[in-house]
Amino acid sequence: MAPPGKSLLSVEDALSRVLDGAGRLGDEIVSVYDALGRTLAEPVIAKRTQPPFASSAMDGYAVIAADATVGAQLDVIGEAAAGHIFSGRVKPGEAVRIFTGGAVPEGADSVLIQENAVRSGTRIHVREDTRSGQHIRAAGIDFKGGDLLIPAGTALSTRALALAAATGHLRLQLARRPRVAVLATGDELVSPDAVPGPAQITASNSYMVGGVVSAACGEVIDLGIAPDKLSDIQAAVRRARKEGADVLVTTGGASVGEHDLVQEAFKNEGMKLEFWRIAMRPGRPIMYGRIGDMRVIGLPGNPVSAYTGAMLFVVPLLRALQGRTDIHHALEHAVLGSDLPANDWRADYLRGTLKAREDAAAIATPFPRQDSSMMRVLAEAECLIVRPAEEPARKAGDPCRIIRLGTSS
Ligand SMILES: Nc1nc2c(c(=O)[nH]1)N[C@H]1C(S)=C(S)[C@@H](COP(=O)(O)OP(=O)(O)OC[C@H]3O[C@@H](n4cnc5c(N)ncnc54)[C@H](O)[C@@H]3O)O[C@H]1N2
Ligand code: MOO
Repeated sequence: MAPPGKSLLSVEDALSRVLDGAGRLGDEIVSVYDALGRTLAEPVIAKRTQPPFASSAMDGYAVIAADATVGAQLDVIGEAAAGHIFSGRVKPGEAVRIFTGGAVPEGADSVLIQENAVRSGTRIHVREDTRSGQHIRAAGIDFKGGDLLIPAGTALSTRALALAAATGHLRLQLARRPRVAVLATGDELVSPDAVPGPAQITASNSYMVGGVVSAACGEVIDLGIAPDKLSDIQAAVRRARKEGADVLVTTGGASVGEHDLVQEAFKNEGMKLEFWRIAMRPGRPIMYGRIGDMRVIGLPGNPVSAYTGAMLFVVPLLRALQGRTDIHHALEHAVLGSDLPANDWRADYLRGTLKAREDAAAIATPFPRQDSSMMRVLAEAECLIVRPAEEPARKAGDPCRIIRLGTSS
């Protein structure tokens, strides 16, 4: 007999169903100061050429290379500091004092660095030859007006923001942030500022899911905690819709026990179920569907299962809903730091540490205990080691694939 659930949906199939029809939700204009990590809806086209003029890369003297040879004496006829044009022309036997960023005056074709010149009064003595073009940045070497600098669908880095600003774009046309309602479910849950009673535990999943959502530039609507009661869960679903949520993410109540009511509550609110249960560990009882226009993702309650589900499904979905061109996590190469037994029929996402190795392949070592309730191991993890279903046993040193985890994940 096949193991129970062996026919479950693969992670890849589940993800393609979640992403089905997911595209940019709308646009808005945003200041570059608020645009970090957000996705461009319109490309950034250079309004200007950079640098706008040939400029000096060093402090020194603008000269004619053929003329400024070792031993030559040149008259310093003026100065071209950054922001100030020297409007004359450099002729043989002449030099113009120039500073980094200064516009190279007409006639000059090279910059003699000041370390290679001895100045006395208004003359310099040349101590080294220069080459034509040396220490000069030609106009437009960075970019030219009309160039496509950043394509639509790019998530903006701090460097991309500076590039946009450098060409006069202080307000950018961005994808609007998806609104994501986050709901914890469970009778046993109390908020972290309350003291748990007998059989109660502190609810923490929403902070993690909310963090994952914020890092993916979603807007979090915190729906708090609903007890294991259909009417409460359904009321929360209705609130999510009223608040205009594009996505509702729940944690808990996703499994098969009598108190696992999330699916029934979703169905009572009109959910069209796309799938429930995936061949992955942790995170098997993940469910996905739609209630009207709102996408609903029911994650399991175990913190590690909720996290893995949020990373694998919520993050790509939010990227797709912002029209990002790169929606998938990078699967980096690494080598295993310890042996692993053969995997079963569920794709496995092992929490691990990362250590640099001299030959550039990182060493990914799984924590010895992989229980899906263990938050401390999760917080200490630097990567998820991704093991395909049915992967044979592996030895330390064997190649593996990882999803790197950072401070914003
Ligand atoms: N008979 C079976 N039992 C279970 C199965 C199964 O297939 N058959 N699946 C197991 C798997 S796999 C998982 S994962 C869990 C997920 O179950 P639920 O989604 O129903 O999760 P809960 O029972 O509500 O909670 C599990 C665990 O997590 C704690 N929790 C819940 N919410 C939070 C929160 N917001 N913050 C922190 N911790 C939370 C909860 O107290 C439980 O300890 O089911 C297995 N069972
Ligand atoms: O899939 Mo559950 O997520 O094993 O712990």
